[in-house]
Amino acid sequence: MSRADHWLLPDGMDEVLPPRARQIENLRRKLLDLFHSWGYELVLPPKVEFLESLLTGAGHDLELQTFKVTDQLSGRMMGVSADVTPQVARMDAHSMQFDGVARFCYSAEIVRTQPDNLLGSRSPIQIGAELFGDGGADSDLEILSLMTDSLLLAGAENLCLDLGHVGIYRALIVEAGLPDETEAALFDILQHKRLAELQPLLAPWQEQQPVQMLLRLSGLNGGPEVLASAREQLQGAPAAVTDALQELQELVEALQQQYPQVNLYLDLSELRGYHYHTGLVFAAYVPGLGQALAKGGRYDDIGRVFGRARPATGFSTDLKMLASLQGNLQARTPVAAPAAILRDTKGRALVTQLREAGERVVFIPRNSCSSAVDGGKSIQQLADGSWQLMAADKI
Ligand SMILES: N[C@@H](Cc1c[nH]c[nH+]1)C(=O)O
Repeated sequence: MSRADHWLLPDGMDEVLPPRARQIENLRRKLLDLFHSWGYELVLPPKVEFLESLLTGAGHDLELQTFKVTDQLSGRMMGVSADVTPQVARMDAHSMQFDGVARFCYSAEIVRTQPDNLLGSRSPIQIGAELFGDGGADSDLEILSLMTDSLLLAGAENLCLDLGHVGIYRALIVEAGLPDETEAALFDILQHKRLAELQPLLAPWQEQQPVQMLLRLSGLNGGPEVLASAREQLQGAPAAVTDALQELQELVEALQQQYPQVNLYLDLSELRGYHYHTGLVFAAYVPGLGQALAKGGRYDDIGRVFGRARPATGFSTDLKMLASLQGNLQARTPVAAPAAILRDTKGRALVTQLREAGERVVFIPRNSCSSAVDGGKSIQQLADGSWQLMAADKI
């Protein structure tokens, strides 16, 4: 074993050092306070669960992303959480059993077998909010607004929201009645945007109207004007498609009014995420980041397997990535105090008073070579035994 083997961390499993760790923690507190002020209740999901409860209803992608271990106690397979959203859905459906609208938020370290994309981490801190019990556009707008406020609070600039609607694709797929393998291949192609493969795959069915519409979907992306061309190009589609386009139109208008500084982009072939999304899907981007800053969408009925099908919508983001958008934290330079001050009642009182006023006071051990923190103030003991706070230039 070489020396490096002792300190090498697995790819994408990163440790966070000062001052970044503090910055992340500050942001976590701010965001959880924001969620609280919107009425979202904090939940703490377990890090590890039995695979069945972790993955039920969540789809194949999430299963691939999940680290698996055997439980020594029960002999059953457990998975380490790779996405908190289905865990919160289980809490809503099974543990809380609350009727009416329920709002939950969380911040939890998760791990993934593979990063989401080339630049992604395998150990993000997922922070987010989920709303259960309402299937309407009002709740989608609430979640989109909360996400946007969160990102703006974190300092995101030149934000772009990318909106899609899985309901359009799903309705056309039902109508088209393609064989299962073709349907799976189509989902994969659209999800990974390998659009050149689309035409050859669907060629045998291209006379059918729903298949023609599926082919047109990949071209329906761009600014909000895309919705008008979609209405034209998808004329005669099932009602679910028209409803989805109408919801998108309403959301676009509401967002334009609320956030004139945010760019909106529509992509009607967007099939984000882990297969559990059923309606509106969205992601937020900032220039230069190369990956989505936050993601979310509607995922109705995921709780059915836990005994209660409920409408659901939510978003999540990676706290580490979000904090990396901020400049370096300017930490307050600590005040240096001789460690002997801890043995003196008046001295201790002074330290407490300073800390309560927001100062950071560090003790300098007797034999330490440094007597002050660079550029900071210090506490010194005068000849009469009293303690005094000295400005940096007096040291
Ligand atoms: N958990 C989803 C995003 C989401 C939250 N709520 C609904 N969708 C993801 O990581 O892609």
